Amino acid sequence: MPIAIPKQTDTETMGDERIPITVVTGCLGAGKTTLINHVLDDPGDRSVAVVVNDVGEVNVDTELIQGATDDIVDLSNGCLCCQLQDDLRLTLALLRDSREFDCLLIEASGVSEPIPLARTLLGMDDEEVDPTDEYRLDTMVSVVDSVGFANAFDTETGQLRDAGAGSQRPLTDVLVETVEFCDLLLLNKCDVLPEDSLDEVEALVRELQPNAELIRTIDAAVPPETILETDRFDFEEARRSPGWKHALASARSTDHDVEHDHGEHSHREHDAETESVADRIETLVYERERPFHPDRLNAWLDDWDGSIARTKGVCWIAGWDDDAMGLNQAGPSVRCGSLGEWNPDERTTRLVLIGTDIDEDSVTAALDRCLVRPDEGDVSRKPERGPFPRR
Ligand SMILES: Nc1nc2c(ncn2[C@@H]2O[C@H](COP(=O)(O)OP(=O)(O)OP(=O)(O)O)[C@@H](O)[C@H]2O)c(=O)[nH]1
Repeated sequence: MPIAIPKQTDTETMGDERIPITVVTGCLGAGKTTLINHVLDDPGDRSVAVVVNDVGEVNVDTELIQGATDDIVDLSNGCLCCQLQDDLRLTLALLRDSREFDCLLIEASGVSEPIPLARTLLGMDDEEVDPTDEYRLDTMVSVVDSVGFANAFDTETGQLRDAGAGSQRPLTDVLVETVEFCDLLLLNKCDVLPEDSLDEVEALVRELQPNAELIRTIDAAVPPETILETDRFDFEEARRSPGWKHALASARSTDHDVEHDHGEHSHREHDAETESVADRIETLVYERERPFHPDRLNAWLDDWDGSIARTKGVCWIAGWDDDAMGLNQAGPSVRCGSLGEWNPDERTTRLVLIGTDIDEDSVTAALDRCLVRPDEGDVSRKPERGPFPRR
């Protein structure tokens, strides 16, 4: 593992003297290495150390980070969010013990999930080596390949296609997660798409992630202070920021435009800011206090409605009555499994569906047909070989 010797500089800073970490996430080919190269090219008066992660045996990105092959730590052959957590903790400790530098940049592999990685960096794994003794997580940057996003997100059908056939996890999952969990979004490769396509991509990205600052870039060219020492990151804020959480919170607090339907309600949200550029992208909140029939829900999940790009939420499913069943869909990847036991007062299905031209009535009716009917008797016995969990 080649470890670099970054330039020696004065590390005295005001207040918190721990080293700020900037994590760069994004799908394969989004422009993460390009961003890091750009920043290393002219980092101002900071010295920057870099950890680069690649899932393959050979870390191509280490080679590609220009003129800095001696200034980076190479963590290859595994993913920082799962197999290499221990290596990452130890690498950070070793780096800090042996070198002087002002900032640390971590390039996550194109398949790394951001939340487990952030948890490791925040010392939330309860391991002996705690990165927060010496480091603080400063910025989570998500580089979005606007061309790849436009290709993955079929604007005709509104569906996110799986760009990663054959991979362990569909890449659309990672694509959506890196957009949802970040505090800065670089919408990159803006030189390739026409303005109207960029507007569509930006509108969907905004629907998934309404909080983070969004900057359109070409060659990920941003001044170093945009991603280094920004003091932006807040774990709880980042966890709250996905668009589906906003929609859910808003549906709970808004009464005046809720449509009532047999004593229950569904609610469609319009975001005034995005409406002008992409008024076809919509968010539907579905809430019911009756359980789903497991087979009908499963059949509906198998035959996913093409207009829905993203769904997140919790379901009450007959037979799994004690379990709050989390539903997580991104494009063709549909997972559903227990999140733990229900709080008895809160056993209600709550789903947020985001997509293009969603036909609210037909989606709501289709979901309603999956509910247990009053004449069906007791279906609350968990079948021995039921359809859940779906992975
Ligand atoms: N046209 C165009 N190409 C870009 C832009 N940014 C990066 N590229 C190119 O896209 C390709 C992938 O860029 P990288 O920076 O290697 O992407 P990455 O996210 O590090 O890729 P992985 O390490 O494979 O995940 C390279 O050929 C870059 O030159 C851009 O804004 N416009």
